[in-house]
Amino acid sequence: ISVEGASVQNVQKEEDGQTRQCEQESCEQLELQAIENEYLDNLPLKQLDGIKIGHERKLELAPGQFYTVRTLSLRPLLFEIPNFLTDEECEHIIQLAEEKELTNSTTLEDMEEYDEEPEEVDMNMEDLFEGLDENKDGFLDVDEIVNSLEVAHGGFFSENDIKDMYKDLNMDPDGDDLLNVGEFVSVNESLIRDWLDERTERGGANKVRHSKQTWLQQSSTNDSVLNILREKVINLTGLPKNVIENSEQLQVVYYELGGHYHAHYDSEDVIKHENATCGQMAFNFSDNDEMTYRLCRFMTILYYLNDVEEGGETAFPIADNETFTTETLRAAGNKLYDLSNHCKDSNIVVKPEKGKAVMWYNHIIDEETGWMGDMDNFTLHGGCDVHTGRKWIANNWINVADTPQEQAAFDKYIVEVFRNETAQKLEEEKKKKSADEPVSIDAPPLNINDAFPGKDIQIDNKEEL
Ligand SMILES: O=C(O)CCC(=O)C(=O)O
Ligand SMILES: [Fe+2]
Repeated sequence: ISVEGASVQNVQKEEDGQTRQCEQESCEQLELQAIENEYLDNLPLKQLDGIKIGHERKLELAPGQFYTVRTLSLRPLLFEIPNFLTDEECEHIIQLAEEKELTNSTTLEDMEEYDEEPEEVDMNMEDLFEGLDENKDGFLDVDEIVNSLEVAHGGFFSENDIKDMYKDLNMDPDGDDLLNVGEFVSVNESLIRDWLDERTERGGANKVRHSKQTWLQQSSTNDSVLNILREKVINLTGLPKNVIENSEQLQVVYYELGGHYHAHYDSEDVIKHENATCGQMAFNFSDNDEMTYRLCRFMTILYYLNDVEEGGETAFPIADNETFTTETLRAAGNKLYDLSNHCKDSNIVVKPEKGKAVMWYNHIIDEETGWMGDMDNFTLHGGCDVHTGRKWIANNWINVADTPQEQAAFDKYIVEVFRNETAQKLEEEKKKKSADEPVSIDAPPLNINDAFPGKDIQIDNKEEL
């Protein structure tokens, strides 16, 4: 690189092997084009073939190390890989997480609640009654109430919770567990809201997501366990290195007794979020406040980091459900999502086993473009209650942008801004260490997740599924 006045000259390698001088701007353009071409030349985006349920294949994911990949379902395309991590690797990841502060897990809805004051709606209770009375028999039964509360409230309520509420608020004086319109309109809506809030706060049992979590930087790290893990993920998925390296950090989650995560989707669908850019692109448009974002998680790879004595399964309520339609889903109501009470009703229930990985594709491949397409609605899943013991998992979400062009722009940006800076920091740390000076870290480590508007999502407009 030679600097001549203000114009920077670079040597750029051309496809035919020739080199030529280029102005900085056009060099950057060429560089971007090269990343884009790499994607375009390797379409469609790789997706492991499920073949059939129960199919097993052996893959060499590290030199001389073979792993069994077993197909659990075709819709979603879901696999399990026993012993993907060794016991020591699991323990190491837990230890890294414990060294950081674990905070209560959140969902996108929680975040939105922070941003917006709840709207004061002047609701006509009689209209509401009619809306909730699904079978139009003139009474609200407990099921109708359970269904209506949904997750919008940020909590899950069982039939017993509702009966408790009737008692506490004296909502059902005749005690028949049915509310007629007179009983319903006489209740103050804000009292109900407060009661539900209090119950949600009480122990977490009613929370959509009841766990603690932290994030571990996976790229540009000098942690050999995480580096080996990343290489295995590249080999397992067959996805471009950049896609894996520029994805979210590893999310480590800890569930105590009773901990769970009700059924949800890990990604968000472009159909329901028109004009929303993939969250990772927030980097590039960060000064545009008007931009709305959605999560674009092409894949989920989930690692079980310990054995759970009882409970804590990962459940997929509608996997491979041939009769699944919008109607059946609606008819199933809240029960489908409530994994505290309906875990075992799910079509697929995966037992947590130390070192095992489960992996699925949250999106299908678009046949026309060969790139990431619509979200696969069959990926609905969650973590069932831990009954005995504790549960540690790690979520490895693989992010893909909407188009190869956007992915390439993102890769380039990450490499320039984030990875380089982080690598530099690591280098400095190493130098300091070797000079036997105390290492001082004055800035927090760069966090690729800063690019994401919300870290987790939960059921989103399930009515529209
Ligand atoms: O804990 C589990 O088994 C599932 C966790 C999960 O789905 C998530 O964290 O997004
Ligand atoms: Fe999930």
